[in-house]
Amino acid sequence: MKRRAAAAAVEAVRDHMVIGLGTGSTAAFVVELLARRVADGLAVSAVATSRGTEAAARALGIPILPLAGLSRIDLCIDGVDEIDPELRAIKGGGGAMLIEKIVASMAKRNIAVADASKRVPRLGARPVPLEVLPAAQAFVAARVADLGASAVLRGGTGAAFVTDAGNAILDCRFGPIADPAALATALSAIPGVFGHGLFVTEIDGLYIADAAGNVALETRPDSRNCKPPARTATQEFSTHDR
Ligand SMILES: O=C[C@H](O)[C@H](O)[C@H](O)COP(=O)(O)O
Repeated sequence: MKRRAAAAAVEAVRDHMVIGLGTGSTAAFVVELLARRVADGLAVSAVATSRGTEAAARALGIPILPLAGLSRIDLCIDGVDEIDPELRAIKGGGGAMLIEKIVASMAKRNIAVADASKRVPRLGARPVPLEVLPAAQAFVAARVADLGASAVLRGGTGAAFVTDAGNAILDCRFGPIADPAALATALSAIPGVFGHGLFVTEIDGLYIADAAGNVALETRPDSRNCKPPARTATQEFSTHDR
């Protein structure tokens, strides 16, 4: 399912685009399938959202640009941990959401790829990850408790998880999130929080695959960058023969 969703998104890539490459097991299929197209002559360059993705992309022959030199790219393709019908998502299961959000925000179009298990009616079944300054972890955890959630340091019982930027992750379990935009604003306002895994407005479109092999494209009508399809906001098509 992840591979089929990734394949549908990679078909949208055109010559001379700069592509944002996400992180995680679904994004790994994007890297693999994009690399095949590059080997077949597609002329693109890419920016990676994590060291792991960068290493995989380089190993497969995708030209990689440094993030620090970019302010605008054409298309970002990335996975999600949860996504609701309004294409709001929780990301960061792999701890990459800070860079992922930067790359998603610089993209003219940001496309999510997911298998059907990622669909939720309401966000919050999974914790929302926060990337925090390690020295601020207790302070941030206390502020998160004020917002009604418990915060757990990722990897805290062993070696703490360290992000690519050298920070810690607090996984914050809010339960069902009634107002993701309000929560995103509150989390961003806590000193010591560099970023969080709530993606409220960043996702323009979603390729979601079901167990039968169908991939549906959904677009957010109020998306910044993605015009809805002419006929309908949801198109069903099969990738069986691709
Ligand atoms: O930090 C990790 C990213 O946000 C991933 O895109 C997300 O966790 C989804 O990963 P996967 O495709 O492995 O389920």
